[in-house]
Amino acid sequence: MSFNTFGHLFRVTTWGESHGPALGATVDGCPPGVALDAGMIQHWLDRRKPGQNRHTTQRREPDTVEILSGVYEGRTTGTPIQLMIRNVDQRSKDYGNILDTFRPGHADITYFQKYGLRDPRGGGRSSARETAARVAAGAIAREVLKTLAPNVTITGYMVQMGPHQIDRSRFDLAQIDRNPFWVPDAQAAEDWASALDQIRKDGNSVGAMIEVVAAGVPAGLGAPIYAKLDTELAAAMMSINAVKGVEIGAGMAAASLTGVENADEIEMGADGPHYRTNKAGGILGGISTGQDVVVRFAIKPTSSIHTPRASVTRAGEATEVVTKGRHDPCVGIRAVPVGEAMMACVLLDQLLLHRAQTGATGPVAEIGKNAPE
Ligand SMILES: C=C(O[C@@H]1CC(C(=O)O)=C[C@@H](OP(=O)(O)O)[C@H]1O)C(=O)O
Repeated sequence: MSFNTFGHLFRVTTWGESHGPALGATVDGCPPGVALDAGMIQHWLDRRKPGQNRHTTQRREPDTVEILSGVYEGRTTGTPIQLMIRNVDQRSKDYGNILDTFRPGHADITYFQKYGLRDPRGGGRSSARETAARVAAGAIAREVLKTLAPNVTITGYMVQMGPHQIDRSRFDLAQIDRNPFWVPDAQAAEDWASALDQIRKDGNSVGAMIEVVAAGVPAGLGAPIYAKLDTELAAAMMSINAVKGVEIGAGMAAASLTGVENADEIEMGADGPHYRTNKAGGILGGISTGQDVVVRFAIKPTSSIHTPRASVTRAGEATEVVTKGRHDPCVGIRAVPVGEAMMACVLLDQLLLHRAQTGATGPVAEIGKNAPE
């Protein structure tokens, strides 16, 4: 059990608090010889960083990453890679009024119950700011994946903000980089902008659903029963602060399908088996099928809101909490690059495990080619 570490062979430890001097990730087990520089990591951090438009927190953090170890002359050396991001725009006085009380819906109360003390500034370790470290680690995973599984592409987007869902008949991936919501539906982007403006003006917040799709994943990643690829992905996504639900493929909706509807029929294509549908989300028996791996996760509404909520003090007296400061009216928006990063870390870790166990980086038995009798 490691409290701040995830992964088996590609192991990521994140550290740091929202208002401390810095935060970062220690990446251990990264294969040697992979081209890496700070710019490659910065590219992904720039997609997550706060303050980029009116729909996110106005805290201004450049999220500039420094590589302190594990890279020599532009290549990974196989030793731990230490990544550091300095915090530069902390405003800890905003948190003066929650020193002695707890925001409803927030980790404030459980951190205090468990440890007897907490760093309340910016939520400390429970802050969404911790996700910067994950994105930095995910950027390294992506560079390694380019060398070991070059066909893998990972794409995340929002499919729901509060009650507003995208219209899949308008689904257009080209829209993702054209709106602040990473939403593949131009009409939804417009509608959501005004809805979120109203939520913010009301001193309120909303939740979100993010979908992350990994294409080009070879068949064979993952393992049965206790080491299912589904389990690993669910744990990775659930570990993101504010995530309250994860599903793979048809997910919760599978409960209402019949066996006929759920069976992803198989036919032979020129390059191997093709599936007519993807209810399985690219995973059967805990092992990737070669189809798109599809994960969705639900992010709760930001608990730091400007509307008074009933709470208690440490002494147990009734009080009311109004959160001050700069907050995301929908923290789910910035979770899109985070979900992508977690997908990259899990897929690389699973690829390394598959290689360690079987010696292969792809399927051992190829249907229609070398499948053993
Ligand atoms: C800074 C980031 O997000 C922060 C996440 C956060 C929270 O409570 O989760 C609260 C806010 O921090 P602060 O109160 O210090 O302004 C956000 O700005 C970030 O993600 O980089």
